[in-house]
Amino acid sequence: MFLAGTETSTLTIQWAMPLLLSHPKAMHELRQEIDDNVGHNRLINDFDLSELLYLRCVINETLRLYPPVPLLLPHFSSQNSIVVRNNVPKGTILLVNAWAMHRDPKLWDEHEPDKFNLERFQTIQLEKESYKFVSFGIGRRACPGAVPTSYLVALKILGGLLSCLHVAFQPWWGAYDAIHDISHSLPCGFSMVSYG
Ligand code: HEM
Repeated sequence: MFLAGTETSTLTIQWAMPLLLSHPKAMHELRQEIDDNVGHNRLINDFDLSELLYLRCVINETLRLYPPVPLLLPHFSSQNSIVVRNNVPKGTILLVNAWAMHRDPKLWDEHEPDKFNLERFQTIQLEKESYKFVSFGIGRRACPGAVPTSYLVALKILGGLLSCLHVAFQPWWGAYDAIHDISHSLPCGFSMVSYG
């Protein structure tokens, strides 16, 4: 429970930060949203989260591109089943490739499913399209931390981090732009290096 809750949330934030650094427009919008809703004199708290819709899109798009559990957990069929017109005999170990589903051009943007695009989650109707966004699994064995714990943990830590940086380093926001200048040409995974 401890590992399931901490490692996953940490990984999400570790991917979200370099993605934001490589997408300064998104970083700017997010800062603006936090400025507008939280201001500069306090940290984000639980009550702010329902207002921070852009932050939610950032987390969802990060989880889509980099699901912390890319093959979910192995599932074992206790009886003969049919999954999407496929026969799954009793005793089969089934792995779900969330990584591939999240980047499937048929499910997402036909041309650029690998692109960090926050508009996807601004328009998506998750209650109808939840089958294609499976970072927490689906069904009886889905992540019990998904709603609300882990989701809010990830939201809160990222929001808190940004807000904290904002309060403490207000005069230094220019550093973000400098970091972006250094890192924008590097693949996403590497941009963290120049930040550290
Ligand atoms: C970003 C955060 C998290 C992500 C992406 C995540 C993802 C997942 C995934 C994919 C599974 C397997 C689901 C399946 O195979 O169908 C899972 C299971 C599980 N998760 Fe999470 N998780 C997160 C946070 C948490 C938190 C905060 C907790 C607890 C406080 C937690 C506790 C568990 C437990 C106990 C299971 C096993 C459930 C079972 O087998 O019935 N997770 N999680």
